[in-house]
Amino acid sequence: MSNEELTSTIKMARQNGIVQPLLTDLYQITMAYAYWKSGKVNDVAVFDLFFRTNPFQGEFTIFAGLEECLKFLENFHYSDSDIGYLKQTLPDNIEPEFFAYLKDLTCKDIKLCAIEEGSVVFPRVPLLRVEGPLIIAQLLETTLLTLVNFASLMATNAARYRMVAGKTVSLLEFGLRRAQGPDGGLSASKYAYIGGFDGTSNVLAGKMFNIPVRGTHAHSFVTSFSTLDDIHTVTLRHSETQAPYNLLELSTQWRIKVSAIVDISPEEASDGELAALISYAIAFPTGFLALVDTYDVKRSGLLNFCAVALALNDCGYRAVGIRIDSGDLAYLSVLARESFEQIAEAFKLPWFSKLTIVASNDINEETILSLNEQGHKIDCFGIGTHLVTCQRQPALGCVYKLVEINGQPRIKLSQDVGKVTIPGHKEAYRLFGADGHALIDLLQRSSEPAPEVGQKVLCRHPFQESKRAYVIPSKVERLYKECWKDGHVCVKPKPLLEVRERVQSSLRTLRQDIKRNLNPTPYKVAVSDDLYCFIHDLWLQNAPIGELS
Ligand SMILES: Nc1ncnc2c1ncn2[C@@H]1O[C@H](COP(=O)(O)OP(=O)(O)OP(=O)(O)O)[C@@H](O)[C@H]1O
Ligand SMILES: O=P(O)(O)OC[C@H]1O[C@H](OP(=O)(O)OP(=O)(O)O)[C@H](O)[C@@H]1O
Ligand SMILES: O=C(O)c1cccnc1
Ligand SMILES: [Mg+2]
Repeated sequence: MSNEELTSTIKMARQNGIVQPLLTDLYQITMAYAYWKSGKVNDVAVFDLFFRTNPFQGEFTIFAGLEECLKFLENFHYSDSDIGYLKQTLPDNIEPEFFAYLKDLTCKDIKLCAIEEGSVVFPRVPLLRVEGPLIIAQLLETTLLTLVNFASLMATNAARYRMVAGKTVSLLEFGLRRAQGPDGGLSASKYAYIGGFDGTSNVLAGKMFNIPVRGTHAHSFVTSFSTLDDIHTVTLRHSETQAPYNLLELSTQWRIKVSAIVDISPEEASDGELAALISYAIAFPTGFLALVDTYDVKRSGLLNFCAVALALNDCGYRAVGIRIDSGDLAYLSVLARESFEQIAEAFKLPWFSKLTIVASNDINEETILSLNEQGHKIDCFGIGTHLVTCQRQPALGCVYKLVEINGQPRIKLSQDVGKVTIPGHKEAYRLFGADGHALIDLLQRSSEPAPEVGQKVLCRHPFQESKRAYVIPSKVERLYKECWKDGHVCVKPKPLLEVRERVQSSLRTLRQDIKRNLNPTPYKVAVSDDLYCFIHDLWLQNAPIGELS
């Protein structure tokens, strides 16, 4: 397929309605006017979007949000009402021709190159390189940052939860009620899925992004029943014969039999809870997953659940499992698994030992690590607050810096060496070792030839002269792909599932010590010798010489 054919067939999904040109900081628009007024309309700029430190005291970040950036470029256009609002809001001296200029602005002259969404990325390596008319490229800053920062932070957070939970445990995102508002909640669900969660409780996210929606029920469903008389209907038809069964009678009989096996008195168990679970099972006989901690997991919830699950089995249905939302989750999950195993053995129902145990309640990375050490029996974590609010680190610090104007490099100096920008139009390469692991990311000037497999390359720390190494790569990956050019998206948008798979395959290229939770090893980011000299020459040219007196 030719490039034109490809671009004409690329259809982006609908854009989030609040992402629009006025979703920006006022200073972008005031600068646009000042650039315009000072004759910079034809100036051409290069901006890099990058972060300086990995989040969560980790040594890697997952890049996400690119597809939304492309939708933003595609739809960039000031409406009449936007222009009307700006006329009212900006000072009276703004010349009317500027508004006419804004009205016609689009991103057709912008070129955007980016690292593939879902890749592991590192400090200082630009995630996006934006080239084109200075004024337009400047106007994109805040919106691109807001689209990349939270998306990447969330995807990274989710990927970290996936790493500590392991591959076999399922992870559900339950955070909408605690998220930073409706849009924060939707983005959190989307990027948690990309980062490695299996599903969300957020129904709109399920509909919009095709993410599996999952859920159990709340304590209110249990507490709304207080006695067995609260059950409205007790009849359930057998899944195959369609014969009617009285689930209440069956469950009360089973509760007595189960209590003998797990050594808990049936009198201690709550009848209101039993009524709730029977009612829930009648409503969802094929998806019976019950919350068991409303009163007491050991003395009431487990017993009631097992009774109803066995009654359901009489009707030809297999229960799904339980959710525990308070107390010692390791201890209670072990207790629940033991009870399931005893019942499986006693009633010759092997599947009963495999019932799903979901745990929730303020879970974070540390809790999961601690539960792992304790030997829990949890199959699924439902995680809300800590995941979606990124409580451990609530922001990723991506910045957007001018690195070249009209072919001339620009550098931003700082007392803090880590904040000095790397000037010029650059390419980025990932160099891999013989064992398939990523060794180093290398930034070069775009005019330099790409590193080659088997050829020795000198990789230098961008600011510390003595830190350098020769690398002979076994594989070289060019990190930037052209994603937007001549007014068109030029990469095919990937289904979320593919981006989610990309996260895992990209993480597999990282050595374990870079990914570990405690004191991980930093991944190396280097510059070529040529770029090193270029940075330092420009630094000297721009740093004023002080005078001591
Ligand atoms: N075995 C465990 N090891 C480490 N942390 C745990 C373990 N079990 C539970 N936790 C965590 O400990 C915290 C317990 O929360 P909290 O003190 O509010 O108790 P609770 O069980 O929710 O009490 P309540 O019954 O009042 O709801 C939660 O963050 C939970 O994820
Ligand atoms: O704890 P999180 O990680 O945020 O996960 C979501 C929480 O939301 C639900 O109840 P909610 O917290 O609203 O009420 P509860 O604490 O009384 O169960 C659920 O039972 C979890 O506890
Ligand atoms: O479905 C659940 O169990 C759920 C959903 C949201 C928040 N807490 C729990
Ligand atoms: Mg809670």
